[in-house]
Amino acid sequence: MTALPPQPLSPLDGRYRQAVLGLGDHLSEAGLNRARVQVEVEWLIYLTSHRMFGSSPLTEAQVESLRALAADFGQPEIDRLAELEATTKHDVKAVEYLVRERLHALGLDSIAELTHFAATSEDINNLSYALTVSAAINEVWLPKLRSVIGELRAQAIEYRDDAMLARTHGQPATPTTMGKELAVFAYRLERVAAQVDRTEYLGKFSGATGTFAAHVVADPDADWPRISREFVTSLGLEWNPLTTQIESHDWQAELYNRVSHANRILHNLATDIWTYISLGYFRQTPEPGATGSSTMPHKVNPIRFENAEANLELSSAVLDSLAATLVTSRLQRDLTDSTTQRNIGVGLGHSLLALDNIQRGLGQIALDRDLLAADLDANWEVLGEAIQTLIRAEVTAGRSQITDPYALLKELTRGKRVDRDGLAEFVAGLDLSQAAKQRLLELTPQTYTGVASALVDYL
Ligand SMILES: O=C(O)C[C@H](Nc1ncnc2c1ncn2[C@@H]1O[C@H](COP(=O)(O)O)[C@@H](O)[C@H]1O)C(=O)O
Repeated sequence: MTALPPQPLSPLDGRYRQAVLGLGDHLSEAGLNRARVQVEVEWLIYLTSHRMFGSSPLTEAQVESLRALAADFGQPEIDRLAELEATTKHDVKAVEYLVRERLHALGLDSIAELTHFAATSEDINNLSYALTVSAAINEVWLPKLRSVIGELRAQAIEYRDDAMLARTHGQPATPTTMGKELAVFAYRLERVAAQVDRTEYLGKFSGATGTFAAHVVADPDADWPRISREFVTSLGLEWNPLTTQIESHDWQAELYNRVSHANRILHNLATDIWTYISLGYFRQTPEPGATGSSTMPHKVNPIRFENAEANLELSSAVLDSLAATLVTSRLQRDLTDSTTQRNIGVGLGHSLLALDNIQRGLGQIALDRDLLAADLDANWEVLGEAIQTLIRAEVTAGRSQITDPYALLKELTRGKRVDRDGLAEFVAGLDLSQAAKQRLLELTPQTYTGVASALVDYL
């Protein structure tokens, strides 16, 4: 057999590529290198604009040309970095050389030694990751989560009054409405989205062991912590003053834990919708031309929700691992984070793919109201709770002498099918006021939903 042409190993770069393209722009190796170039260039601009070490501010045209190295970063720069790294065997050093080449092309060799000045690679890396992860979350992942929440909210409102038999432990239980059940998921997801929104993207910029030692030797009079804070915050990040060589990655652990938490809520949603589909509560609208089963022509399978379930598990496995391991770096630094952080896009990518499938799946289901109604009508025994609770209230108010209403209803309903007539006959024979009896006789499984519909308004 002849070898295939080079193939992507991850399905995220293969069959699912389209769904995760937006993340690749930030969390690929090229996205990281573009951000590294941006940070190196901005540091140069900062140093020269503050006339550090006798340098002069660059002209506007020079600043623009330097910034263009990041803004127009593309295939030629990707290829050149690969060549440089093949020699340096150090990815950040390769970026420094690329910037120096641009300085040379601009006739700015006089400031070449300010490239990567007093910086350790992690000074560049941590700021680059904070920039790229923040862009990936705020421009790609969160908007996708919010559009799924938007769809859930729309369906919660559409189905707010549609009574449905609940199933605690999988067994018939006090009815709810489909809208309220979807609203629960929208509410949970919105909370986590708000937490993700509040993520602090921290950056450090303090040299090889976080002490500004090289900086102080170069200029003992400069207020280096202040300069560091000013530079980090100028990039739109929050400043971390106290670190070893590396930014401690606590913000990353917090973020990935939150995304993983969102994944698990989405997983709960996917498996619940799958179950409602299997109960027939939701009908799936078949896609024209699509095949359900390769052998059973009648089938429409809930593949969107199953795909989401699997991708959410993969995403959380990666993100949990990142959150657990990134917070440890031996002594002043080990390089494990360099390797693991290359997989942030993998973790977020599987989650984004799952969101895409959930969104598409939600667009392909419709509530079967007749089936919901029939199911409720076949389970009148769920009113047992209503009857015993009203009796307790009546006994307490001195309007009934019934002893142990719970046992009474248990006797009537536990493990048994009770129909409308059976319950009506039972209620008629109870020691209850006429008003209480009337309230119970008017109750049906359809109407025994409390304020479920109104709860949707809390969304
Ligand atoms: O500023 C420095 O470089 C200081 C240096 N620490 C390092 N900090 C950051 N990157 C470093 C470091 N060391 C190596 N490398 C380069 O990291 C790359 C690791 O490759 P991979 O495992 O694929 O992620 C790969 O390109 C490595 O060459 C130290 O000695 O403390």
